[in-house]
Amino acid sequence: MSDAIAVLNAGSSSLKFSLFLLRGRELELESRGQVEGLYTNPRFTAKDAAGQLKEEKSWGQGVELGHAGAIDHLVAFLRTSLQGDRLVGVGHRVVHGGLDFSGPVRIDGQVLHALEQFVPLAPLHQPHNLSSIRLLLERLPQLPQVACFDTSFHRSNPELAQMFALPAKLHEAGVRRYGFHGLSYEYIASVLPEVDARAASGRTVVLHLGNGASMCALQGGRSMASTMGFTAVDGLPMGTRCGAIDPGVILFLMDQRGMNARDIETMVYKQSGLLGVSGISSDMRALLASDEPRAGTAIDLYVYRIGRELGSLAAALGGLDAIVFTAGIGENAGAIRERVCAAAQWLGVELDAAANTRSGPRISTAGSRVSAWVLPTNEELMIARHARDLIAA
Ligand SMILES: Nc1ncnc2c1ncn2[C@@H]1O[C@H](COP(=O)(O)OP(=O)(O)O)[C@@H](O)[C@H]1O
Ligand SMILES: CC(=O)OP(=O)(O)O
Ligand SMILES: [Mg+2]
Repeated sequence: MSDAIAVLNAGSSSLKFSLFLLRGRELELESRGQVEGLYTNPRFTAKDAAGQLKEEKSWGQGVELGHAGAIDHLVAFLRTSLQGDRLVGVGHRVVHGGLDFSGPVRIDGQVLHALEQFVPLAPLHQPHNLSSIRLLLERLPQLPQVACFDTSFHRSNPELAQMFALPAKLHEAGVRRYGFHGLSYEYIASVLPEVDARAASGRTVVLHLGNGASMCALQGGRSMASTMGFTAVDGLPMGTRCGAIDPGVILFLMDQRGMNARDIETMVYKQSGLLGVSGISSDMRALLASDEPRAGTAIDLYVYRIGRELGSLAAALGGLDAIVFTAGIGENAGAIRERVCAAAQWLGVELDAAANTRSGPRISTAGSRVSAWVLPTNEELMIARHARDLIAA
């Protein structure tokens, strides 16, 4: 019988999990997996530490299983997986931690209440992050739970990188650029020293391209700037989110189209991005497989905007030593990486096409001034490390 830590990571299109056994301070992976395509084509897969498939299930194209259906399935799976092991804690990804949560915390009723105020700032994530916490608090009140935030890693951003040019009082009130995907960037920063010492100590832009997508400028492994802002709708176009738009568009929609805040929220979070532009799908796999011109336009815009943001983040760093691709699209879509690297040639990125086809890890040529990498992210391991440390304390 071993002590175990479970990790839940609710993304916008997926619910990921990992189960670790504690061997002293070491975290030994027992199983990991996800229910992906929650609102498009739900599919559950669980693998053991060696990557062997343990269990899978598909619900079918067009089925909306949603986060609630996924959590029920996962709780049942974890219960059988645990068998004789003792669950000593659960770590959760919580997308928004606002100004106050600059690091992981043990969750109690008060913390949960404080985190509820951020639900309107992360409507695709925060409600789902908190509902699994609430469920466990009700069913297993003695079980330690730890919240780890997407925003915390970016609290190191210089003041200017956090500011909007709005009246100063709003900044003091917390209306500022927070940035997200911080657990993913923190994980990548933690492995960079073993992969590329120059990238680890120098200027690296990490491209987290999943259903949600953002980019982060790292200087010596610390976050200096990112593309997301006050909310996770800012920055790059994503599966269903529009990314950065002129705030004048919002005023136009309210004044001239009679839309209210909820209508606009639905539009910018759920009907835009790859889905909105293509009219076909939010899933990059479907767009890459399609020969519809609108699928091509959505991909063109996606790549164009990544290229522009890369220039912007390189400017924030005063130069560029490395780029790293990660998350669902970044790890799996070689065609997108190829196009992004072509757009980044002027910055000194020279792609090794064969290495890119093999998914790296290094995908730049030996002579490339800027190195390019594909590194699988592991938000769950990052969360497990934080949860272990807080539970031990
Ligand atoms: N083989 C692949 N080729 C292209 N895109 C892929 C592939 N596998 C996954 N993806 C993309 O990755 C996205 C999911 O990324 P992920 O990081 O798991 O999302 P999230 O955590 O935001 O829910 C999917 O929407 C899909 O478009
Ligand atoms: C913050 C965010 O967009 O997360 P995800 O990519 O997991 O949806
Ligand atoms: Mg994600």
